[in-house]
Amino acid sequence: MKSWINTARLLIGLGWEIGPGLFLLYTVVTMSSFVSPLLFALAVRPLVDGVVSGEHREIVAGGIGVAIALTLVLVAPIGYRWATIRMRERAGFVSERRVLRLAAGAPRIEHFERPDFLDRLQSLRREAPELGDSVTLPFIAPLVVAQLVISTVLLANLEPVLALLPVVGLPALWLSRRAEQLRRRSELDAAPRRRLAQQLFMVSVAPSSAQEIHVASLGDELLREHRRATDDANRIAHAALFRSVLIGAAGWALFPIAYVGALLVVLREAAAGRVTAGDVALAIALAGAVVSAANRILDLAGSVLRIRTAAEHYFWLADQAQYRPGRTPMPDRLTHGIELRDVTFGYGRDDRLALPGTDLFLPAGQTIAIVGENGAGKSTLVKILTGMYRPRSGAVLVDGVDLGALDLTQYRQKVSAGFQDFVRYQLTVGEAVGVGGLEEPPDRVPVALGKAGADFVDELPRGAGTQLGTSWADGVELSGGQWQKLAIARALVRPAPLLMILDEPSASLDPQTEAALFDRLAAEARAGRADGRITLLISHRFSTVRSADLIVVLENGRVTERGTHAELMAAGATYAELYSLQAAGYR
Ligand SMILES: Nc1ncnc2c1ncn2[C@@H]1O[C@H](COP(=O)(O)OP(=O)(O)OP(=O)(O)O)[C@@H](O)[C@H]1O
Repeated sequence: MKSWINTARLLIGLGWEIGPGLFLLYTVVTMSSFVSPLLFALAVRPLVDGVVSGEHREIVAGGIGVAIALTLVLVAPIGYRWATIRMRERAGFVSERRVLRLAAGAPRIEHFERPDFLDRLQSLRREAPELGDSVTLPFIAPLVVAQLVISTVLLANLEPVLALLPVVGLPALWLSRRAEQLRRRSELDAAPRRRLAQQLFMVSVAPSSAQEIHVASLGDELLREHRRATDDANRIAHAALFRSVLIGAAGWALFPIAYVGALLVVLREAAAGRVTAGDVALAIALAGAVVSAANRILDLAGSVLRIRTAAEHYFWLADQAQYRPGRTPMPDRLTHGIELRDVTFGYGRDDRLALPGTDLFLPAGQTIAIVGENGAGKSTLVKILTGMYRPRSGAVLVDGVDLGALDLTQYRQKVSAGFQDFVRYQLTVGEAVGVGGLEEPPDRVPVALGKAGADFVDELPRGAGTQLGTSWADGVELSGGQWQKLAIARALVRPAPLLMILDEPSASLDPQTEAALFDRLAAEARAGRADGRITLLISHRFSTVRSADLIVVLENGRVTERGTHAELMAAGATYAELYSLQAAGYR
């Protein structure tokens, strides 16, 4: 029962978000189209009896009722069509926004690693428009049931056996439920193939992959894979659809038989003189109303089951993405530092551990560099430090407080990060830099651009107001290094972060540009030292990391060396070996 109430609340909430006025209008026109058959049936009896007996008052009352019912029958569909079109337009956006909130609004991202989450997300994206279409369901469903009950009671009044008429709906209802279960199972079965097709599509149309695809002539192969995936998905869906239509149709076949039977019963009564002509008209109209209400209930039952499926996906996703925020406020400054204590972590249900019990202390006020081979666990460490993932065991302590107990939103506002896999926001330059600035003062964008060494912005047609991205008519495309400088500026725009993370942010920059950038970042780190700001740098370039206060070497997720450049060189272990190798490469 609770889940039905939650589903009704979800639908009404969606309707309200679409727009209260439109929602109310849509509800009224939909309801009026549903009540008109009953109204017609009730008005037709006095009209017919009045005509037979020549009673004017009955003719007028019945005539007015029939006129209203017919007006509703004629006018309601016009309003219904108009309101439906407007609703669909807006409902699409609103449902999409809800899905987006689930996908992007969650404070952690660990659920994105799980195929079951992605499959449900995909299914919900497909079902979301239907959610929007069904916002009136919580009002319509009880109305139709009431119509069925009233019509049945009136029919039973005329002839008790007619009360059995709605019973034909029961097997049909059961069959339609079976049909929906089939459809729903096929949705989830087809979801992985659909997901593959979508990924192939996204890769094929992304400008960033165009070069690789064309040079290697991968287009045909991708197309073939796409076709295979969509064919598979269609095969699964169509087989289920065919069976579910057959099952549904078997239920529908019962209705005409029942209707004809009801008419015969009434006509027999009329022939025996036990009912009036008005009663016959009423019975014919009521039987029509009962059959139409039962049909509609079947239809609605299908919709209700589909909506329940969509709502179930929605609530499941919301549950997965949910987290209980810690209550401890984030301190304004760090005095001790951030510590990873025996942290273990692996992705998804993977048994391999990217962090197999890692201990690491990042002292407050220092610049720390992490080096290590590909796959050593550096980026994973960053994801744990930013609270994107929870450790399987162990703890992250921020000035001694477990990160899980801290208010994660406040914590994130004190974290600033630049990544190797940065986002290329197709906004104006100023917007693309200011997007993470927490309503930064306007002068922070040019200052951040300056610190990131993004001098090229002055040369752009409209400076910081230039639109980025080739999908816009006046959009400008940047080089990989230029995009990266904007991403670095974005990391620098946030005022006074306590943890500044730079995860290979300069991979697309040449060594000189990178060295100049790190001189500026070091100055920035010194400026934040009084607040205990930690600057964490991940880089494969040893020339860059050597000036850090502390260098940490990570191997297979474990810290194997730590110290200053001089200390690690003197130790003559992995760091010294790799540094010497790289230095020799530059000579
Ligand atoms: N999203 C993911 N899903 C599953 N496994 C992952 C994921 N990301 C990383 N891994 C695995 O975790 C391990 C550590 O990867 P991580 O990206 O942290 O290494 P890294 O040191 O940052 O490497 P690189 O220098 O190449 O960026 C690797 O074995 C990798 O295969």
